[in-house]
Amino acid sequence: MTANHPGGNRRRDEAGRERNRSTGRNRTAAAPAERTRAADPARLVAFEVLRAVSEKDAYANLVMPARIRHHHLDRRDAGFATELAYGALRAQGTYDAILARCVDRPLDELDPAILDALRIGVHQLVAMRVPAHAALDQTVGLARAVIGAGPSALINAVLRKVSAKDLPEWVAELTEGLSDEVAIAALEHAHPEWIVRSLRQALVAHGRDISEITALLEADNAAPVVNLVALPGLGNLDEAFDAGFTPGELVIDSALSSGGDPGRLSSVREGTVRVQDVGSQLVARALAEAQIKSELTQGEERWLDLCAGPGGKAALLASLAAEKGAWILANEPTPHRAKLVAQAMAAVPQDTWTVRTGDGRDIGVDHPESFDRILVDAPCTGLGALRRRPESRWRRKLSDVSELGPLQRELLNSAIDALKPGGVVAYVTCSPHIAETTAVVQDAMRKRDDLELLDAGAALDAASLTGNLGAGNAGSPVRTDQMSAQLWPHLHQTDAMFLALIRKL
Ligand SMILES: C[S@@+](CC[C@H](N)C(=O)[O-])C[C@H]1O[C@@H](n2cnc3c(N)ncnc32)[C@H](O)[C@@H]1O
Repeated sequence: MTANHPGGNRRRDEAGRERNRSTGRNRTAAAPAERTRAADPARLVAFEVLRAVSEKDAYANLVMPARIRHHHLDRRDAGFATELAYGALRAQGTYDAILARCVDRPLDELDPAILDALRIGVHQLVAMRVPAHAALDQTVGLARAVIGAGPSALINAVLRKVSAKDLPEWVAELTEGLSDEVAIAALEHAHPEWIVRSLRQALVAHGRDISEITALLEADNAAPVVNLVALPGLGNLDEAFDAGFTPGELVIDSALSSGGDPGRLSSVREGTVRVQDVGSQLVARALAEAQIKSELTQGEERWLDLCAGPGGKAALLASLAAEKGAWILANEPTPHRAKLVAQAMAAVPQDTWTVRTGDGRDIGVDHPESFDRILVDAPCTGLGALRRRPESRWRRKLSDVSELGPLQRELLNSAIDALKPGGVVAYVTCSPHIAETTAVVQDAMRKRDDLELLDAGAALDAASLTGNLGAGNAGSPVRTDQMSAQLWPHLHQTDAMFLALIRKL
């Protein structure tokens, strides 16, 4: 059994940083009361992010930039704070299992602020190159400064116990006696068991080998690469390349970077270049190029993005539509998200798009047989984007899958009603869970006899630069009827986007 480092990024060399910051005294021997009393700003930012996530259900990736700005962190400290917070959040389940062995009471009886401080301490000890004395000293100092002097002895004692073993030793201890592969993988790779089970099912359903689960779980724990898209006909990537981005190899007009702040690029601020996962770019382009039966649809093309907020795919689709002389309606029910959609599309000529603020389930009745190409980027659990949302795996519940099912089905049915004969609907999720993907598509196909599935894998290949993504399902011995496609973080370095293309006869 190999133990991964959940959320850890071992390339950073924090040892030098800690040397620069320390007084040079060996602090391991010092009593907690003599240790650091001030909070290191980078650790304070990480702690504040964990507190916002646990207390206010905040999204770490939205809170982090604001806290970094508030504390005026430089680039290096911002990187440290991000790695610390995101790593501690991603691996929370495994870290809590470790802590449960080191605390003399149930974790839910601890003050939640103390628990968050401990999680930050554990991540430094087992997954970052922070020397144990610095991790202990700084975490106790943080707790003393922001929680109070009382808990520092407890935190010190618990983290000392944690530091007695490295991560592989802890995982070996936690998994000792377990025989269930799912339970073991869940602890080794810091995912809830129900998500490990769902991802295994999804791999098998798409004809992949179940052993890929290890690579998939590891990909979820890696820091994601920033992906950019230059809106066709509007943006170019020269400035991004000058800033160190490299050309994306899977899709045209994309660029990648594992560091750096895309917000510093003027093209990003202007909105002609946008941050967007390559998987999202591929599914949008696959829909734009899908084979509609134009002899049936006739005339200038009308496109619809049924679930458009916050507007990432709408912006790319709108610029593709503008290039083809088509028009697009972007629909989003939540008013503030509908505003974000309009902002996202602002760089695209305004006579080519309209935003509708409304429930997508009404579109089929309001606009029957009206659109040539429709994107249903359905609300989903987001299990395919766990890399980007460090806390989400612990917040999501299995019941979310069944709760979303009826809405996903109603949106797809509404889209099919709104589709012209000869037109194509792309049903997309950023979750590979089969209850949200193939099951929804199968139900829609069963309801009507005027639909056909197009080969979504071939459509993705045609939209890609490689022409051979291997995302298709058509050759799968398990589900030859499906014709759907599934992208994977461990294979394509994209979010796990699902795509089915349905054409109306
Ligand atoms: C997966 S997100 C779409 C992401 C978007 N396509 C993008 O690329 O930026 C799903 C969206 O569906 C919206 N939604 C939720 N209920 C809806 C409904 N009844 N009709 C239409 N959209 C809905 C959510 O507000 C959310 O913005």
